Amino acid sequence: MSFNVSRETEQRLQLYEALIRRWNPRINLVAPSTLPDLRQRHIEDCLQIARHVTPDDGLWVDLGSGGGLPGLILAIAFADRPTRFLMVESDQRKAAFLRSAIRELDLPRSSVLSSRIEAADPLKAAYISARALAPLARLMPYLGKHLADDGQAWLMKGERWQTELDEARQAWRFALESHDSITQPGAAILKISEVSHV
Ligand SMILES: C[S@@+](CC[C@H](N)C(=O)[O-])C[C@H]1O[C@@H](n2cnc3c(N)ncnc32)[C@H](O)[C@@H]1O
Repeated sequence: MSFNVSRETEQRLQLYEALIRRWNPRINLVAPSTLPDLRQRHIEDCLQIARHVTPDDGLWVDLGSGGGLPGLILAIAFADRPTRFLMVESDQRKAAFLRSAIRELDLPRSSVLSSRIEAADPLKAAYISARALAPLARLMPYLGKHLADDGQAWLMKGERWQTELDEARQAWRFALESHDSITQPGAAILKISEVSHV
């Protein structure tokens, strides 16, 4: 399964793959066991978000970006859009990778905030994404703090996503749109908006 992309996007994705393979022995950006299947397991997985949204000129914040998943992949997919991308990553070595990758990939509208999400001032993001960061109930306070009033979050969730939703709904109200993952059976991509406390 692969997403149709332009030649320029494909070139950037291939360079991104090469950068991950070069840095991964020093910093665990992805689990080494997943490296042989990097394209499908991580890149195509993240590209799924681009099937559902075309961002405008707002700020897109990727929380706990790690090796740039999905933030950097989306910054590549939407390099021709006016959207600004901010990867929030507390691990200094991973933040250094992200800065280096942004330079090499020539993504001038992307930047890195190497801080804990909790320590950042409200970011008023039009879009937020997160993958493999925390259960939904722990992500909701981040959305409450950093999402603009009319913003939308795109969260990549594993097989437990329905249980996570039930837990999150005990303390939060929000609008939900769910999309089945094409790359991981049972997983889902959740679009969350209109976030408020119960
Ligand atoms: C399991 S990794 C997932 C990375 C990436 N999103 C992915 O899908 O491969 C979680 C990442 O979030 C970062 N992280 C965890 N808690 C954080 C926090 N409170 N603030 C900022 N970054 C955080 C970690 O350093 C780590 O790189």
